[in-house]
Amino acid sequence: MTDEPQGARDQGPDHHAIHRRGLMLVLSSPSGAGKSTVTRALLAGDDALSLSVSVTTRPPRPGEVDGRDYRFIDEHQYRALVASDGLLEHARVFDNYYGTPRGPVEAELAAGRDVLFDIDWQGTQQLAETAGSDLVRVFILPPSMAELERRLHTRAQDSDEVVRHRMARAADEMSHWPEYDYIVVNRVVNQAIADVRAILTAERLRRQRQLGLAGFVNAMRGAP
Ligand SMILES: Nc1ncnc2c1ncn2[C@@H]1O[C@H](COP(=O)(O)OP(=O)(O)OP(=O)(O)O)[C@@H](O)[C@H]1O
Ligand SMILES: Nc1nc2c(ncn2[C@@H]2O[C@H](COP(=O)(O)O)[C@@H](O)[C@H]2O)c(=O)[nH]1
Repeated sequence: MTDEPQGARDQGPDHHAIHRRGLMLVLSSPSGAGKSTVTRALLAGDDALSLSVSVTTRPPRPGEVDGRDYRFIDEHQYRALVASDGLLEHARVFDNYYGTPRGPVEAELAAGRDVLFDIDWQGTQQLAETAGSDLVRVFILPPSMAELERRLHTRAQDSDEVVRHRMARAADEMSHWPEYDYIVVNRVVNQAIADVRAILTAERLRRQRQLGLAGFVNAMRGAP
């Protein structure tokens, strides 16, 4: 046992430095508010951020690619993953099952890389039980319910029945916003992207500063 702060010690020339464990950035919203749009923009300009690719039993939408957007699996495979503790969190959302594969996320975080999750409030609650201060939760709200419905229709990837079902669930999902650390209203998409990017930058700096301080304290203790 040591009393060192979390993180691996650098064995190089500056051996008092402590590497930061990656943070977990969660984006949640009612369906159609813009999580995937914001996610794509954040990932495009940020090499230190990677996406947690979920598994789902939902059939692929036109244009979705297995392994990039989701890993598309059947219910039997999903149950096997749950039984083997292969998922960090999992939930039933809109009549389908979704989950976050454990292995890739743990590897990325241990390497000091940040991981982005596009998951619902149920999954976020489960991550919060174990992630502690690694977790940063952002809830994205649409400017209005009418605009949310318009976006679901103009995305043109779900049937009218699916859109109706998702709209019927939207108010209940939005009632979970107080469980999040930040709220972003996605009115103008570039502004929403800039807002989430600013949150990520601030949270990274905060962690870096804490570790800089911890490294400094180690050095002052006179470690050789
Ligand atoms: N600020 C915005 N203004 C207008 N349209 C937008 C805006 N943000 C996103 N959209 C559009 O709204 C639709 C839904 O966005 P997106 O697919 O990103 O939502 P989502 O929250 O990821 O949905 P789901 O939870 O169903 O995956 C898309 O067609 C997207 O281009
Ligand atoms: N708890 C989890 N929720 C997830 C996961 N992956 C996606 N989702 C959420 O499901 C809905 C619907 O997504 P869609 O792609 O079918 O439109 C949306 O709220 C996602 O955020 C997951 O691994 N766990």
